[in-house]
Amino acid sequence: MNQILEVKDLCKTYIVNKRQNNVLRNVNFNLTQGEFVAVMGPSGSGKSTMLYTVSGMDHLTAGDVIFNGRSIAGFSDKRMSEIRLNEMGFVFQQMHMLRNLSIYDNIIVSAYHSEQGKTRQGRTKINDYALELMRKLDIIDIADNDITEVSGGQLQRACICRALINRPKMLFADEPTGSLNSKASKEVMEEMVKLNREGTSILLVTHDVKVAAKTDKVLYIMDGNIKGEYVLGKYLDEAQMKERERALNSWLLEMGW
Ligand SMILES: Nc1ncnc2c1ncn2[C@@H]1O[C@H](COP(=O)(O)OP(=O)(O)OP(=O)(O)O)[C@@H](O)[C@H]1O
Repeated sequence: MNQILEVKDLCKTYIVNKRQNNVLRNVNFNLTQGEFVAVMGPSGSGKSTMLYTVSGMDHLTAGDVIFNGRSIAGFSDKRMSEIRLNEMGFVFQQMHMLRNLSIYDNIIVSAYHSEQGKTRQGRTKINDYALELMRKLDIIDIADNDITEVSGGQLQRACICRALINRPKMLFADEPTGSLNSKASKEVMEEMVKLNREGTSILLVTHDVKVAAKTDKVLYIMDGNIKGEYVLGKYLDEAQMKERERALNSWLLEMGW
């Protein structure tokens, strides 16, 4: 099977005030192309650090990360930012939208800096794709709105459009529903499930069992190490949710959640 992400003996140590904090200790896992994987675990266990390290936003201390067939461990910051721009998409709890731009402009701005954005023809394609994504995620009506003129759910769906504008091979999401109410959270998750069904691989950090229950597999991280994984299989429809949540909850309890 094709692995989009291979994480091998990944270690990450922060040194703060001369004190060493071994946040990730020999983390190993693979993510197969098209897989949707959630990362759960107690606060401070290293979930976000893992997401940032495997996506090259932060440097690893030891081990290796193979993304889309090549080791990114030794890549320069410049090479890594090109890979992030062209092959990875990011959705965060803090949405980091630019205040002086409309929703539409926020979605296209990074793509204008990509390879495709260098030509006029490329920029036309980006504009068309932004509209297509906005239609798909049902935010086309707010394209020209200011970011302060939309709901939290709409803003997060705009962030997903922004993350997808460069047609990434993989999406990294850190608590994408963390600041949303339950209705908006459900809408955002439905979009993520759809994207995954269309082939996007996703690695998502969450505290929310309802969110994790829609993914294929949950990794449980504790003290910087993966303590276990729970395979849920593909989420098909709402009718499965109660059973998936129940099963996941009882596994999480066993893990010490
Ligand atoms: N940039 C940094 N510099 C120094 N220490 C850091 C840095 N980022 C994270 N840490 C430390 O790494 C540890 C793990 O933090 P991390 O944010 O990865 O945990 P988490 O599991 O995502 O937590 P939460 O669920 O609360 O978001 C914590 O002890 C934190 O203080």
